[in-house]
Amino acid sequence: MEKCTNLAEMKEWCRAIPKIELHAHLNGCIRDSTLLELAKLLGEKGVIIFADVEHVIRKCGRSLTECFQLFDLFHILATDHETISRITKEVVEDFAAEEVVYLELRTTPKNNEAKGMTKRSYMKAVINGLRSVDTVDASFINLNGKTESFCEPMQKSCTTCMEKKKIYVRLLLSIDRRETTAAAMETVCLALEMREFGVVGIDLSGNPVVGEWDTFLPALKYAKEQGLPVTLHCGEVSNKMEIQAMLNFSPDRIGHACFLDEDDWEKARLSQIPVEICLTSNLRTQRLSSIHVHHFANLYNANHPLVLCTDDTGLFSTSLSNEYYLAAETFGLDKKDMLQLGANAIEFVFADSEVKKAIREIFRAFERRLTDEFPSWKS
Ligand SMILES: CNc1ncnc2c1ncn2[C@@H]1O[C@H](COP(=O)(O)O)[C@@H](O)[C@H]1O
Ligand SMILES: [Zn+2]
Repeated sequence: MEKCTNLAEMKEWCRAIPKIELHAHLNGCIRDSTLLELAKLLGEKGVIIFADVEHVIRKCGRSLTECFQLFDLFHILATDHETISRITKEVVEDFAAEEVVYLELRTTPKNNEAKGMTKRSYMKAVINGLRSVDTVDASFINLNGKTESFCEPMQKSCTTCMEKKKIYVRLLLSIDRRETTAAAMETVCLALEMREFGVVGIDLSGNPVVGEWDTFLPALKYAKEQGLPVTLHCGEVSNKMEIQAMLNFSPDRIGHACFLDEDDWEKARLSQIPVEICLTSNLRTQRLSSIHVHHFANLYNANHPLVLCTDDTGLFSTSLSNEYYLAAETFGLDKKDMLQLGANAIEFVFADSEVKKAIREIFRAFERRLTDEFPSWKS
């Protein structure tokens, strides 16, 4: 009985503490309700057969291959600019609702001639989505290159902004592993161009069994030369040569890292590369036999830099609070550990030092409030 209470308390704690999300794919985080609504509309227009799609969207537990088939479907459902703006707005609001105070949202800019879409216009639609967020107070950088800041918190007269949840949002542009060197380079150039609009880095993602490292290397090198941080999906499947090449590249962060051998870990340890841990994603895509053998435990015990992330909240029906709870419950971490784990992630964000300072203050304010209300909460 006591354990139940403790678990319920821990669940509530994981929801309530401020959190940082560094690995979330826009199209993997679409709400199921939005996907079904979009599918219904396309069904009515005869573009798809709704009954077939409904079954795919509602399915639980997918293999990695099925996930990538589903992404192709998501991209059919969410192709026009308006839909991209809508899902961006919803995803930001969903993260803010569960106390995510800094979100690095990644997405793959897409060309789609039939929809009159270029990578640049796709990104403009994402920015428009950020601009349209109104149920929470989102801070990003707007199209004029000015920082879109929160309402002045001391403005006591403005009660709505005092009550709204606040979230910093920054963007990573993803290179899809199906892309050519030229397409990858186009994405890096776009990211550099859009730095003033909140783009803070580059990600390499997509089906891990597709594409060759050498194809993306020139673009990733260029990003690095230009001072644009890079995070790589690394070792999501077993591929020794690629994992070694990726670690030799010295990325600023890596995601997943499920199939690193001891010598790879040694290298990652030496360079202290932060690891984006996606527990549910790894479990659902059968990257490991059980959560109890997840490399989180070893990394955590060795004090290796790591951050808990969701990967795809929609696809895997999860949330960042849920990922925190899963880690706490599985690896026996307490409230203080979880808050500290969240705060550690501040050092791995790609945003500038001003933003880091602001997030540090959010964590400090949370601790101060707690200490005032429950002086013994840490013991
Ligand atoms: C499950 N693990 C994963 N491994 C690798 N890539 C993944 C992924 N989950 C998502 N993506 C990448 O993100 C895209 C969807 O968001 P965007 O269209 O970019 O917003 C997918 O098409 C894939 O390229
Ligand atoms: Zn991912």
